[in-house]
Amino acid sequence: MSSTVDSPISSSKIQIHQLDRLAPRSAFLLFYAGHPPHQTMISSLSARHIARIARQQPLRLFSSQDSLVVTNVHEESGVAVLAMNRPPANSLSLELNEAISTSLKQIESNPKIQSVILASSNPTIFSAGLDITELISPSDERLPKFWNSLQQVYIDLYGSRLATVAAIQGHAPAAGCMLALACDYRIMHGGHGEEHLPTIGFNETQLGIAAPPWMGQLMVRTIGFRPAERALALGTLFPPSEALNAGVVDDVITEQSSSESNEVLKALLPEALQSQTSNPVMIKAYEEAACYAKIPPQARVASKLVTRSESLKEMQMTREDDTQHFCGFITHEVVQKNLMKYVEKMKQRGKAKKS
Ligand SMILES: CCCCCCCCCCCC/C=C/CC(=O)SCCNC(=O)CCNC(=O)[C@H](O)C(C)(C)COP(=O)(O)OP(=O)(O)OC[C@H]1O[C@@H](n2cnc3c(N)ncnc32)[C@H](O)[C@@H]1OP(=O)(O)O
Repeated sequence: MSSTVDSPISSSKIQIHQLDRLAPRSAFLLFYAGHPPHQTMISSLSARHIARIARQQPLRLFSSQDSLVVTNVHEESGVAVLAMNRPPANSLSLELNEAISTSLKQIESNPKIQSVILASSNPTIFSAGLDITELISPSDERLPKFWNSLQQVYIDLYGSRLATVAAIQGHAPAAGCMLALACDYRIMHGGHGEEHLPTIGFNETQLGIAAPPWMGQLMVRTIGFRPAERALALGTLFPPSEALNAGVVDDVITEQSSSESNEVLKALLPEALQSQTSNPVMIKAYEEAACYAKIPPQARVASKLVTRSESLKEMQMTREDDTQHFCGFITHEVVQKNLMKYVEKMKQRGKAKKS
C-alpha cells in the first residue's frame, strides 16, 4: 500500500534524487528548456523518458499553467518555486498530493537548487486542507491511496534535502496548515484589514474529527507541548498576529514593498504567479529561501536530520496503521453523515457568497 519513495534526509548523506527513481508511471506536462529561445512542452512522458532527455540537457523549468502545481527554478540563486494550482481552494485531492510529491522530487533532482518556496496561485487561500469530497462515500481502493498520498507529501516535504519556505498568502486550515508546518520557514500575509484575516491551524476538532497523531505531533514540535495541546483540543485557527505570537509562523508581512528581489521574482515565478512579483510575502519568501541556499548544503541537511529524522522514522513505522485507522474512521456511518452535513454547509455558504 505504501509508496516506496524514501525521504532524502533519512540517510545521513545527501542524496540527489535521480529522475529515474520516480515512479515510471508518472505522467505530467513538462516544460523543458530545450531548444532556445522558447521552452518546449512535452506532454505525458514517462519518468524514464524524462530522465533520458534530462541527461542530454539541464532541466530548468517544468509543469504548465493547467497543472495542479506550477513550478519554476532560478539556478543563479539556487531557489525554486512550487505553487499549488487547484482552484478554487487548493483542497488536497489524491492527484494534487501526487503532483506536489512528484514536482518536489523533480526540483530535488536539480543539484543547483537548494531551496524551494511552497506557494499558492490563489492569493487568498494557501490550501483549504483535505478535499472533503474525497472523504464522502469513498471507494475502498481510492481512500487508502488518497491517505497514503497525503502521508507521502508530509514525508517528502518534512524530509526534503531542500530548504523549504512556505509563502502563506491566505487561509491554511487543517492539512493546509500541515503543509506549512512541514516546511523549514513560514511567512504569512497579515491580511487585508480586520474583516479579511487569513487563518492557520488545525481546526479538525471543530469538525468532529481529530488530527492524526503525526499531524498533531507536528504542531507540538512547532509551538511546544502546552500551547499545542490547547490549540489541538480547541481546533484553534490562528489569525496572523496570533500565529506569530504562538510560533505557528515565523514572520507576518503586510506592507507592500519594493525590493531588488522583484526582478529576480519576475524570472523565478511561474506565469500563473507573475501577479505576485511585488507581493511582500513572496519577496520575503524569496529572500529567506536565497539565504538558506547560501548555507553549505551538507551542513544544512545534517542539521535538519538532527531535528527531523526520528519523527520521520516513526512515521514510516506507523504509516500502515495510520492508514487503517483513517479508513476505518472515515467510512464509519456517523462520520459519513457528519461529513455530508459539513459539505452541504460549505456549499450553502459558497452559494450565499455568490448571490
Ligand atoms: C492511534 C489513533 C489513530 C487515530 C487515527 C484517526 C484518524 C482520523 C483521521 C481524520 C483525519 C482527518 C484530517 C483532516 C485534515 C483536513 O484537512 S480536513 C479539511 C478541513 N478543511 C476545512 O475545514 C476548510 C473548509 N474551507 C474553509 O473553511 C474555507 O473554504 C476557506 C477558509 C479555506 C476559504 O474561505 P473562502 O475564501 O471564503 O472560500 P469558500 O467560498 O469557503 O471556498 C471556495 C470554494 O472552495 C470549496 N472548498 C473549500 N474548502 C474545501 C475543502 N476542504 N474541500 C473541498 N472543497 C472546499 C468551497 O466549497 C467553495 O466551493 P464553491 O466555489 O462554492 O464551489
